[in-house]
Amino acid sequence: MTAASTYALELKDLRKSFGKTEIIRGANLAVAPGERIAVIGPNGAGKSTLFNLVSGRFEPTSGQVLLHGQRIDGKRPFEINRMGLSRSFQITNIFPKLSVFENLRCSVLWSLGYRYTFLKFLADLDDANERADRLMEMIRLDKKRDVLAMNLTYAEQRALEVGITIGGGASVILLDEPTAGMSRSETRRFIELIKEVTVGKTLLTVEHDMGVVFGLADRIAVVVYGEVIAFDTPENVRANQRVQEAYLGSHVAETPGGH
Ligand SMILES: Nc1ncnc2c1ncn2[C@@H]1O[C@H](COP(=O)(O)OP(=O)(O)OP(=O)(O)O)[C@@H](O)[C@H]1O
Repeated sequence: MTAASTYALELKDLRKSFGKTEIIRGANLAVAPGERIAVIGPNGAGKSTLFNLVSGRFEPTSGQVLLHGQRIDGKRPFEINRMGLSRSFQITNIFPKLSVFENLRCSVLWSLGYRYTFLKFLADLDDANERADRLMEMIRLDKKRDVLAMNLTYAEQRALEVGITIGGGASVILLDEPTAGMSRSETRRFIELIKEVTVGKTLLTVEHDMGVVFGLADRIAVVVYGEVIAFDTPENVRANQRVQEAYLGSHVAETPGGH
C-alpha cells in the first residue's frame, strides 16, 4: 500500500485549461475516507470544473486524481463509477416515467453489472429488489413506491436522485448543490437525510448555501481562482484571513453561527 491509498480521494497539482485559459491552477486536496467535504468558492472559481475532472467528464491538462490511491484521471465516467465514485447529476439521473422503485432498482442493477435493456428479464432478482427496497426506506420514499418519478414533488425527486446516486454502492459520493431550490425546512430535513445515507461513505458537495455547508461538512475546501486556498474545519475556515479576503463582504464572513 502506498501512502496515497489512505485517502479516499486525492487531487495532486491538478490543472485544466480551456483553450489558453487555465481554469484549474494546481489544485491539491486529500480527503480521508468517511469525511464529508463541502467545496465552496466564489462564482466562476472552478468548483464545477473540479467536479467534472473528478467524475471523468473532463480530462485534466496535467496533474493527478486518485480514488483510494488509484489513478482515475483520464478514465471515462462509467469506469470511474465502477471504481466506486458516484456523482449526482441533479434530477437528470431520474427516469421520469419509471416508478420510484424501478428507478432505484435500475441503479442497483447497474452496479451489479447489468444493462438497463435486460431489466425486464431480471424482475425477479431478489437481491436487487431487496436493495432497492432498503434504499427506498432510507430516502423515505417507501410510501411512494409505485409513483412515477415525474409525479413526485421536487424535494422527493431530489431524494430519489440521492438514492440513485448511492444505489450502486459507491464509497465516494459527489453531490452538486443537493438542496438547491428547496425551502428552509425541506433543506434542514434533507441535510439530515444526506447525513444518514452517507454514513461510512466519503461525501463531497459543491455548495453555495452556507447553512448547508456548516450543517453538513466536517471540512470545507475553499476554491478560489482554480486553487484550493484553504481546507479545514468550518470554524477554522470562517476565521481564515485568506478566505475572508476572498469572500470580503459576502456570506461566509457574515454567517455568525453558520446557520
Ligand atoms: N467547457 C468549458 N469551456 C470553457 N470554459 C469553461 C468550461 N467550463 C467552465 N469554463 C469556465 O471555467 C470557469 C470556472 O467555471 P466553473 O463552472 O467551474 O466555476 P464554479 O466555481 O462552479 O462557478 P459557479 O459557482 O458560478 O457555478 C468559468 O470562467 C467558466 O466560464
